[in-house]
Amino acid sequence: MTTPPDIIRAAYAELIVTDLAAARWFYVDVLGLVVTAEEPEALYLRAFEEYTHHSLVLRAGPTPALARLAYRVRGPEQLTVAERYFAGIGVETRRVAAGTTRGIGEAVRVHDPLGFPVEFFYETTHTERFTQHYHRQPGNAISRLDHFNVMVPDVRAAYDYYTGLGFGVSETIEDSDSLYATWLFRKPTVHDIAITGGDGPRLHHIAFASHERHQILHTCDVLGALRAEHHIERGPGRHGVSNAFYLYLRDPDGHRIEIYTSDYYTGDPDNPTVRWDVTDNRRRSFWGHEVVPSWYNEASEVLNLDGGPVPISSPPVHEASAATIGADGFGVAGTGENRQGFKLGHQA
Ligand SMILES: O=S(=O)(O)c1ccc(O)c(O)c1
Ligand SMILES: [Fe+2]
Repeated sequence: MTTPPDIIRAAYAELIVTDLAAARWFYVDVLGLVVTAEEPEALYLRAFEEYTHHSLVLRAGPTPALARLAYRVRGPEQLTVAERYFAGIGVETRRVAAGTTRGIGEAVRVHDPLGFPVEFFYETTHTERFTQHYHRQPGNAISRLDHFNVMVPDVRAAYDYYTGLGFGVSETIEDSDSLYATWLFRKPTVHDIAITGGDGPRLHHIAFASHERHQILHTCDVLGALRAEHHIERGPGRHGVSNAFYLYLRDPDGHRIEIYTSDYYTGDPDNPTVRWDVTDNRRRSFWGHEVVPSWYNEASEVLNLDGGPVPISSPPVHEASAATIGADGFGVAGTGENRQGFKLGHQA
């Protein structure tokens, strides 16, 4: 196998939204993201600390979906490395010209082994960084894109694929015979990509980081004040995995967005992997809060490189896991005719 591309970090995502005006209200008016560029059918958004052209593209389309996850690589020479690597593992690989996505230079797009549309790029139009433009920043200011979370039927296969790309493993949820979830990084934080077990390939969420917990709490107050509290799905709370303070929102199309702060540094070569037992109820919510079932079973469909839908498959339901890990995504409480939906954190 050839050398993988030198990936720096998760850099942007492109989401298909069915109502661009409603999406603009959510991501710009409510969440405060900065509009770098606006077209009749697309919005290019960034967070306050970012100087690359965008970290989120919203594109009008008939069905909500993930059009692309994009990683930035360390230099233009990495595009050829990426091309060779992905052609070598036998997945569809395309080089696209600069400007195929506004603000992004020449890039390599692949339909990765997990079924996701992924782009690798280096060149990007620089924009003004608003880190200290406090006069522009709302009380719930978002600093930067932090990570992607994808839902796949085979967590171990995703683990092997991403470690093969040189990602470090910061945390896992496991027991003696299964890996239920894992968090992997290239930048020196807890993750650029997280893997959730379930029907997939689907996008579980895109996460942005804020500097302070109070900024996340302010988003909750803003949504309450706007009678838009139904956009809050899970949290605010403290994760066990990553130690981050979190809030999960659903945008007008149902795409899940996480706002996240206070994870930790992982940049030393001997950074130890934190392994959570799947029966530890603090793993997902450190305070033991129940995880709402929608968080485990709802996610966004993904598109292939031609914009068509990617078929979804389900993970095997291990009867043994059905008894112990219903709250972790693909088991269910009870077995056979006694299936009772997802076991929540407080259930034995
Ligand atoms: O809910 S988990 O503690 O597993 C978790 C940890 C970090 C994340 O970014 C996340 O989305 C979910
Ligand atoms: Fe997350």
